[in-house]
Amino acid sequence: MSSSEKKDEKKEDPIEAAKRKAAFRAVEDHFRSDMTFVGIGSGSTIVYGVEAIKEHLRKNPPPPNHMNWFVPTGWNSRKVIEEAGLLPLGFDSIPGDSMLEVAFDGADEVDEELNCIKGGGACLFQEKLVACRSKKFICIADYRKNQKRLLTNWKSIPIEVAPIAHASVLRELRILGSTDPKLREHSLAKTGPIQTDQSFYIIDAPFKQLYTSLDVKNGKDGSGKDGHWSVEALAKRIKEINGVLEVGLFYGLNGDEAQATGLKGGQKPVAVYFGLENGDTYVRRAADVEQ
Ligand SMILES: O=C[C@H](O)[C@H](O)[C@H](O)COP(=O)(O)O
Repeated sequence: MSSSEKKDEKKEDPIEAAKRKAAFRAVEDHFRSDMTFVGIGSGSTIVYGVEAIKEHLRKNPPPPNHMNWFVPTGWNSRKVIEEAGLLPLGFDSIPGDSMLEVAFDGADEVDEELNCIKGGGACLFQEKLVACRSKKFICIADYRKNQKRLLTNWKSIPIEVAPIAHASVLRELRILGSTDPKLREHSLAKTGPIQTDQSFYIIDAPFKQLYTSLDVKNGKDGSGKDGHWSVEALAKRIKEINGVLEVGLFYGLNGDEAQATGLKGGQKPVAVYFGLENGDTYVRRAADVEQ
């Protein structure tokens, strides 16, 4: 089979087609050629986001002497930026108080309040840095990721931990009610724990389905008693464990809400673009979420 046939076969895959459709619509709605700093997430979906940005810049070149800088969320995302011929800028090189105008990224699962699980590809720490440094964080996903509550289809929370602390973090997670948390290991060629871009480890911690803040408002407990947690309560509790660098739950304020309260960025997306099985796109915006 020739490489172009292989490409065509990939295009026909409904999941890949859904990711691509969502990515192109998200970029059309939120990217402009005159933006200076743009965040680029990690994973298989964001590759289509970068393709869409490249296409947009081809059709709408930036103003004369204007540079578009793309801030990666790890090694892999930097490679995707470079391979597209775009200019990467390390997170620690963003000047002064400058904010990114927008950041695009994928997600492993999204609930009805736009809380997300991220880190399936081990990149959650830098992804959260970039999301919180962005005026708008936009998520792109396919229909499998769209769920009422987190931990429905995606079964565990990725947590980045210091290698020396991994055993004690595993113990604490069991105390919090995680059923069989595991250190993520290489699957085939190499044995041992995988290492993140920070040379840390990833623990995948399964919990019962997580309540949203609306569930809590409607009387669900969510404090972890009897093992039922809300997204916010569990994220905060895990972050308190010694040795945890970051937890792959993106929750709380989004960029618009954060700026309205005088803060700069938030970790929750302002909109999530889901590519659907029928070729359409469904957009869930923060403004549509029931309070
Ligand atoms: O660590 C990886 C990131 O959080 C990804 O954005 C997430 O896992 C979604 O990846 P994909 O687009 O491959 O489903």
